[in-house]
Amino acid sequence: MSTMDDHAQQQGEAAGMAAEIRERLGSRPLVIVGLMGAGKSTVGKKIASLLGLPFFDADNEIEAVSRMSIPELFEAYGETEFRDLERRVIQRMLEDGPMVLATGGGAYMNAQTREAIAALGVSVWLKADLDLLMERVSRRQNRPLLRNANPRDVMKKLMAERYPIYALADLAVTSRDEKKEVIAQEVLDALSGYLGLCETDTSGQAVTGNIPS
Ligand SMILES: Nc1ncnc2c1ncn2[C@@H]1O[C@H](COP(=O)(O)OP(=O)(O)OP(=O)(O)O)[C@@H](O)[C@H]1O
Ligand SMILES: O=C(O)C1=C[C@@H](O)[C@@H](O)[C@H](O)C1
Ligand SMILES: [Mg+2]
Repeated sequence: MSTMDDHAQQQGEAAGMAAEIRERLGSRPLVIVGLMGAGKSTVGKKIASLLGLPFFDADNEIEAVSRMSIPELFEAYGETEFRDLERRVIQRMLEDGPMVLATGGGAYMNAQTREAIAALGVSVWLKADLDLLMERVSRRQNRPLLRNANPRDVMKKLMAERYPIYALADLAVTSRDEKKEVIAQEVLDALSGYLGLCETDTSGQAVTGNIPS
């Protein structure tokens, strides 16, 4: 077979796999959780385009409904009020049907938000190590929790507090120094295994991205 035929076949298989995943997800959004800088927005957008689903970012949605930025919300109302607004916005988005939804880093720590995600969606934790997170968050100054003399220590503390909770998500995929396309494909492989579309190994990881015919 020619390279062009190979390419067309791969494209066809990818489209078929996306359609199967969409069908098995039904109305459940794919919800991405994890720390600031893990790649939830970047990888989430890529996953959405591979699946042919809309992408939404809960932080952006909160900013749109409140007409304030996240740092302004923290400043004006404090973290507790912010979490409550975040919970309400995410609850509404979860009821909006199929989509890829990137949540804010702290959203999954709220028990009610977590329960709503478990009831209405399929969750995936994008897990990353400290060095990668610090390198990636250093590019922007829009994270109120890291506006601190020692953001690395804050991030370390957040990892200790949050990783056992993020681990409750349906799936975990390691976000590494790899192209977003590679991480997005690994999420799709893990999701295929979770949805029963391909074989998984004893730890629940997909052993192949192929859907049995
Ligand atoms: N696979 C990747 N390769 C290279 N850069 C990446 C990759 N994934 C994310 N980035 C970059 O890392 C930074 C953080 O990524 P992103 O904004 O997607 O993280 P996030 O998890 O959504 O963070 P937050 O919780 O703060 O919204 C961005 O500058 C993004 O461009
Ligand atoms: O990790 C967190 O608690 C946060 C992450 C961001 O996405 C924002 O939701 C906000 O800065 C809080
Ligand atoms: Mg983001």
